[in-house]
Amino acid sequence: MEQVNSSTQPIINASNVNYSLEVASGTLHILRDVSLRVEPAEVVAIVGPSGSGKTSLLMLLAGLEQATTGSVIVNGEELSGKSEDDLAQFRRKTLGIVFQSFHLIPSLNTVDNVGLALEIAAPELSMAEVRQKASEALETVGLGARLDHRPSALSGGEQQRVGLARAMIANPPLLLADEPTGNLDQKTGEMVIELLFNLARERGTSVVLVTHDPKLAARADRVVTMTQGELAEKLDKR
Ligand SMILES: Nc1ncnc2c1ncn2[C@@H]1O[C@H](COP(=O)(O)OP(=O)(O)OP(=O)(O)O)[C@@H](O)[C@H]1O
Repeated sequence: MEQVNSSTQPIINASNVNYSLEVASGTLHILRDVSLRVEPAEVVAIVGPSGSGKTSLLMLLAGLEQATTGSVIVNGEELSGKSEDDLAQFRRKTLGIVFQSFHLIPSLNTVDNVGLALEIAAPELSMAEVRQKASEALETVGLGARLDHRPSALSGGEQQRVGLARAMIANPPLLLADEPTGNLDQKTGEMVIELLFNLARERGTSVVLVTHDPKLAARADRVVTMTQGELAEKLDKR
């Protein structure tokens, strides 16, 4: 977890991306000619109205959906046209993802929720090593006293800190976060954001986050706005 991403190529280079879906009433154009470049260690916030396509863009960057046309290069890999197996492998080594609704496994305690992500990313590790590293990751997010708790026994803020430990445990070069504070009260949200930024800055992790929270967006290096499927630079603070 100590290693810092030292590559100089952009972590994300999406060019002229269109994403559309065929629905009963015709073609739904969700993203139109979207281009986005993100440098290593850069934090970019995507803001914009509900339904404008923010989550869809995140899904394309995660290789969970495929662009209809255009190129999506993440960590030097072109995602368009990759097989499901190759995409799964890409996700394991490149990405951490934090969701609004945490997506923890209810039957597993916190150590195993975090450990599972590491087990998948680094199958060569023994179970003892996985549990040790998961415990350390939970200590890093202030949950060293909650190792044996199941998600239902944790507050929302604690669950999101488990989500963060899980997303970061394999030290991915890129963290994607979809409304990471959307289900939290303001104070708890601020604490989670502080942690997310500290972890990312410490490790040189690039972050792309979708948010409705202006305070959170203001902390990013760069803010881009999605409007009806089109992306525009809002404010360049670099
Ligand atoms: N699988 C799908 N089938 C039909 N429509 C879809 C699908 N996925 C996305 N859409 C539509 O595409 C548009 C963009 O959705 P998306 O979730 O990316 O927006 P968003 O900006 O993230 O919205 P929010 O801020 O409300 O989460 C919306 O109109 C949505 O209804």
